[in-house]
Amino acid sequence: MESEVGPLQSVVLHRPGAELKRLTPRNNDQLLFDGIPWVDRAQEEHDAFAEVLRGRGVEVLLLRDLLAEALADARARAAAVHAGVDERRLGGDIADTLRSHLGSADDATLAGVLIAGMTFEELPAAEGASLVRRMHHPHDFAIEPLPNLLFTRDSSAWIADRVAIAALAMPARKRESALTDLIYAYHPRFRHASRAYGAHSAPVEGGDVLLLAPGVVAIGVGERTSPAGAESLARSMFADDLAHTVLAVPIEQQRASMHLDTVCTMVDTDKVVMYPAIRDSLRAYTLRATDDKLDVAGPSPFLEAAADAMGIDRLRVIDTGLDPVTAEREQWEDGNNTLAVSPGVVVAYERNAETNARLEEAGIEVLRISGSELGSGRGGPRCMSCPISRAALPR
Ligand SMILES: NC(=O)NCCC[C@H](N)C(=O)O
Repeated sequence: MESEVGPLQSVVLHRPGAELKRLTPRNNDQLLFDGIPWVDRAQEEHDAFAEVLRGRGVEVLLLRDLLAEALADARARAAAVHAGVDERRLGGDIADTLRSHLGSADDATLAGVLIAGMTFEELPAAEGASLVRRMHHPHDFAIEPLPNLLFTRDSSAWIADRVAIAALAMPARKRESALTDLIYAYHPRFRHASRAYGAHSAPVEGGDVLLLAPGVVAIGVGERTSPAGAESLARSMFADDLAHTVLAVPIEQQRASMHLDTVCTMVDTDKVVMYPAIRDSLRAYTLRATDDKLDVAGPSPFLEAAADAMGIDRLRVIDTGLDPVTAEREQWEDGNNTLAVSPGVVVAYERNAETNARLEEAGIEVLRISGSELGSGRGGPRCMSCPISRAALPR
């Protein structure tokens, strides 16, 4: 997969489930949600999203199914149980009991627990006294739930024919990459996929990785992806011949712009939709490999650096011309976080009426989905999708 906009063929989504029912007003901040979603409605919205994609001929793979299928391999099971059971938190006795309980669960049940987590009151019964059980509240998590698995974009990213497993920055999301890692290692469909980068390297999240054109990759550096993460992903892509130019793009370290794709996504081969407030200030360092050595230039204006690397005259920005308050509201609600299904055709949240209208005026087809509940996790259609294959663009 070498672009953001080539006709989308296959994508991994995660239909949200019981893990969202774990969210309470006491834990939602730590679990990176801005509210308490109505789960049934979130599932309906997600089903509609998947249907829009299927309607455009896209193969939709669901992460829960992939995980359960991968767990048929004993090595995947062992890795999943190892990642899920934190002995430092539970103590040796509970950890042993839990490991043997999970080890005997069927694949679908184990996948469910790994995603939805487990509270202390749900732990299997055990003989003997345990201070850990006595002192924890029954609703404390023995295994943390993964409500942000919904945002499949972030825990892995395909670059050309390779998959990069992300090293996620926030504690609430770290275990996600253990699950994607084992899916790609043990699921029959993926186990021969070559890797780019490694989950144990410096933080890089898929929402920061934009495939601007074949061989040209932009990496946002901000709240999630660190400078070291961007540099090591760049080095790994150069070494594997996956990119000739990488643009490292500083973005503000704040929740509203946690990833590059919250402020900018591609809607056509030479067009982006971008939060107007950053249009003139966004800059990029240009990284290239010269004689096997890293060459870093800039920073220079992002749009110029990108057009230069892409070999085009201009990277156009859809002129949303929104007043600053509307622009800020729609950026927060992921108006700039579109998922292209082909050049000039994108999926977007319907609520961002002004941004969508401007996209249409510019000739972009907008496939609207409802995201009133899905959006409470602060992610839009691009965040909720991990494309694994797109048709090549005509050269
Ligand atoms: N690419 C993205 O912007 N993904 C959205 C992730 C939202 C999630 N609640 C998070 O804070 O990580």
